[in-house]
Amino acid sequence: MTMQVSDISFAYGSRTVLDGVGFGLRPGELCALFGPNGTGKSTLYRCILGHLRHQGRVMLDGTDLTRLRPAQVARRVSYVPQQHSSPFPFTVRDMVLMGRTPHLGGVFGPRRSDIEHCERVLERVGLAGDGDRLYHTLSGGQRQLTLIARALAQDCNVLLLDEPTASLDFGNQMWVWRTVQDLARQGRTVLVCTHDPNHVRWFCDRVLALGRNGKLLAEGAPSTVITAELVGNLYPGVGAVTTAGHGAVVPADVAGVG
Ligand SMILES: Nc1ncnc2c1ncn2[C@@H]1O[C@H](COP(=O)(O)OP(=O)(O)OP(=O)(O)O)[C@@H](O)[C@H]1O
Repeated sequence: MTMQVSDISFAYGSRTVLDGVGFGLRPGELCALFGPNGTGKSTLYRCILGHLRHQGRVMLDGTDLTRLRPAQVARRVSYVPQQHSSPFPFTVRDMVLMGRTPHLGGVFGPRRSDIEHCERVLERVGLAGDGDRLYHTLSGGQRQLTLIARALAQDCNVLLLDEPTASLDFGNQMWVWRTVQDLARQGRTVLVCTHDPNHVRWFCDRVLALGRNGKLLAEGAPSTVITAELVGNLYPGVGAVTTAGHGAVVPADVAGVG
């Protein structure tokens, strides 16, 4: 499924956050959204999903997203938010089963196949033994894994993930990146927001770099976009960085070249 985002602009009151952002996403591609804190990455996701009224258009396989009902969008696009707190005492299993909601017909509850699907997903994210626990009692990383499990259970062609590895340990970070890579290889369309330039370079096919002015600064292959120059411009406080050695972004003094 292709997604074409055209000329998105958005302001909170008089404060412009996004200014004419446009890009396309292709099936089979793992694309990163990269940029400093507060540049509007989460806002962009919320605009794409239609949660915020914005200027510009979002087309999904040629159909304007605003023409689709929420349930139709939810059958096509899964979203992993950066943060989520549940006002109700849902169990982990309930949370993951919510991912199946757009696929259920009428007033019927989850089928046996939906429940089995969710159990497999819980096992996949390493929460097989935690299904009966209350979501709000989980650790930050476990909550993040639950939201990822919900998106996997939703089983959509387009995945939008907002900093899905932010609270995860190293092993789970690598697992999430490998999983989203696999989903892209299976033909899904995946946009992942991350703050880690190395993860962009190691795992992604393409990157969109969002600047502090709410415009896209650069777009393309990670090795050509995530350069020492771009990282230095975005994060001047870091000082010089180098991308020498294993394609990693390293502070120049740590690498012994500064
Ligand atoms: N509901 C809101 N009302 C007013 N301003 C908001 C609101 N939500 C976000 N903002 C502001 O909009 C700007 C962009 O926020 P957003 O959360 O989209 O940034 P981000 O790039 O996702 O940041 P981070 O990397 O820190 O998660 C920030 O300055 C933020 O303070």
